[in-house]
Amino acid sequence: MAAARGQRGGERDAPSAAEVTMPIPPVSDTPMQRARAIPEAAVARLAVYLRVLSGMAEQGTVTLSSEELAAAAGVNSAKLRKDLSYIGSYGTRGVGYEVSVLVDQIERILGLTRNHSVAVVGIGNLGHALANYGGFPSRGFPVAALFDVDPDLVGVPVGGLPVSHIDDIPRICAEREVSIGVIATPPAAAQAVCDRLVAGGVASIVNFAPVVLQVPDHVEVRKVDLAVELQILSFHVARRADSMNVNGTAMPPKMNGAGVDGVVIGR
Ligand SMILES: NC(=O)c1ccc[n+]([C@@H]2O[C@H](COP(=O)([O-])OP(=O)(O)OC[C@H]3O[C@@H](n4cnc5c(N)ncnc54)[C@H](O)[C@@H]3O)[C@@H](O)[C@H]2O)c1
Repeated sequence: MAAARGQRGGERDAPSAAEVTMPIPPVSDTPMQRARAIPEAAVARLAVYLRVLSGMAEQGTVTLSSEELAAAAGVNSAKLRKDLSYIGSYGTRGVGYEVSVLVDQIERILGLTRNHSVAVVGIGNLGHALANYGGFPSRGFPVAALFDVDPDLVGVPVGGLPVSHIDDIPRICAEREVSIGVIATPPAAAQAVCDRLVAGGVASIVNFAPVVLQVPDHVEVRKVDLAVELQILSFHVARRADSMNVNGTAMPPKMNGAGVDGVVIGR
């Protein structure tokens, strides 16, 4: 069991909340000081910009304008410029942003200059999909361990990695320096799994199980709930239909792929 359970604001939902306005730090601040002042929703968009920029860098793009990057990321360019100002990146008039410089800056702010090993617990439908997904290692998140309680699964390789028993979570996570734990178990098992991960030194947890986890202060939990995203989409569809009924005209279309706060969903 986790010794000191605080809730540190409990779990943080994946991007959806309104942005908290924080002061834009002066350019002289360190990346760490800057990172503390960035609103949660902007952090999520920075990750989206990074994915877009990395793709562009692979295709040989050297510079690009804020409008081009904004369009590719599915946000408006004013929001993009504001987001990039949080990391002290203002671009050059007439030139735009240098792709490689921007990639470096965002990676530093997001703490991606080193790999973060991931453990997935609960290798059912979701756990199998996560373990087999090749996109994590290439973005700095190698999957280093898989755990389940089912004796039929223990020892079986999934995505090239054998599944270990949950009793070994603390030892294996410590040995393999796992820093992120992904919980994909039924809800009733999630808290005990979380406690084991914390005992193994894991301080960042992504929780797919529909349950609120209690964790010590130093542990960060992100809750992922696709149903919530679907409900948000449903809200927008209903609001658009409402507006059409009232005005007899459609609201202007939202940019493809942009969620409530401009965060791209499902890409
Ligand atoms: N957040 C989302 O958007 C989302 C989407 C799909 C599923 N889920 C949730 O993810 C979880 C997994 O869903 P699924 O469809 O993969 O379920 P599943 O039943 O296919 O798999 C669950 C796995 O957890 C294992 N397990 C059970 N108790 C365990 C324990 N104590 N320790 C370790 N492993 C244990 C089972 O053996 C099984 O392999 C559920 O809680 C589900 O509600 C969330």
